[in-house]
Amino acid sequence: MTSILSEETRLRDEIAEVGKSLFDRCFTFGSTGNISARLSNGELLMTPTNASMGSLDPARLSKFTAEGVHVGGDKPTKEAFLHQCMYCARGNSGAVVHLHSTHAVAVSILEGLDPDDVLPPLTAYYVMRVGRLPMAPYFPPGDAALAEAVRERAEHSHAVLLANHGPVVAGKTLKEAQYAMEELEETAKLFLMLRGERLRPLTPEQVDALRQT
Ligand SMILES: O=C(O)[C@@H](O)C(=O)COP(=O)(O)O
Ligand SMILES: [Zn+2]
Repeated sequence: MTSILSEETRLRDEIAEVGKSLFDRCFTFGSTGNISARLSNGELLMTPTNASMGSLDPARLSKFTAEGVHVGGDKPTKEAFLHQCMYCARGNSGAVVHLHSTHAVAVSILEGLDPDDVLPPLTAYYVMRVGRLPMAPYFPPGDAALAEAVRERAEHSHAVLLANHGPVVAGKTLKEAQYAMEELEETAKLFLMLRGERLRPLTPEQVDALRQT
């Protein structure tokens, strides 16, 4: 009991800290984005709806039972079901982050990209942190159909881009999800900077070698 309580306190503080760090560095704006983390007993902590990532109150985070019932804190993010679908598809995940990071959102609006993997393997670090980035078709924020479309894709990738919206990433820990999200955003920025240039992305052999490490 004591250790679950201290785990919860630590995770509450970490969600607020990561939210502030992402917000302060302009990875998301206004009250966009949401973060969740899973306790070892299966309970979930989530950011409330309409909350700014820059000023989260650890004590007011929404809390869900392992069965998905909202039992405490403020009214949860409208993407609660999307977060639950990510945990469902990726059993070993401990955290999920969704942001409206500008360059990833820009990529989510481009026509003609491969919806099974929208960004090329530009660098080794991208391959190691993100890997593949499938795109889910557009549905309004909070729509159950959006969560379902993400769940299908999350079975094969821990990062998914929501069309005309933004990225969602799961990680074993919140730090892992945060770092993958930051790498995704920086790679989206590089991709946009390099559009129109002749590219030399990693070869399939180079990508395979990184996936085996
Ligand atoms: O884009 C949206 O409206 C949501 O996906 C979002 O980012 C913020 O919604 P809340 O977490 O309900 O504030
Ligand atoms: Zn959103």
